[in-house]
Amino acid sequence: MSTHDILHRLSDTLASRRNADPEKSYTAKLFSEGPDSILKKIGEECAELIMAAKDGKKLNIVWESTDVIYHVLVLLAFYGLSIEDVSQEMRRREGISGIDEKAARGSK
Ligand SMILES: N=c1c2ncn([C@@H]3O[C@H](COP(=O)(O)OP(=O)(O)OP(=O)(O)O)[C@@H](O)[C@H]3O)c2ncn1[C@@H]1O[C@H](COP(=O)(O)O)[C@@H](O)[C@H]1O
Repeated sequence: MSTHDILHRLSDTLASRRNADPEKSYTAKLFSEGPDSILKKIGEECAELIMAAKDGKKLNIVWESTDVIYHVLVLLAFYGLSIEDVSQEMRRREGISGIDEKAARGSK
């Protein structure tokens, strides 16, 4: 399965958890708790990713990155968005250097 496929499948699964039982689905539990709870988890997972990166342990960096990405996908789903919306924005930015984009911003 390609990266594209797994991200889309996961996005679809998360969207399908909208009306699921919070006792049976961790995603549904986060949805039921609301955005503050999802944001708190994103903050925690980002902090864990930073610590893993500081330790330089590749496997831990992969684990923590996966946690961050999963929780960001949950946040997107909470707002009726998905990886497709992020993918569209990535496509829009493709080929535009961050250095050039920042310089263009400064001249406005
Ligand atoms: N990719 C994930 C995924 N990554 C991380 N997690 C959960 O995110 C939580 C991370 O929290 P922590 O590591 O901080 O663990 P914790 O301290 O027990 O968590 P809290 O009690 O503090 O919330 C754990 O419960 C993990 O199991 C995930 N839960 C679900 N998925 C995917 O989402 C799908 C739907 O999951 P459900 O909604 O649970 O059916 C699954 O099939 C998976 O594909």
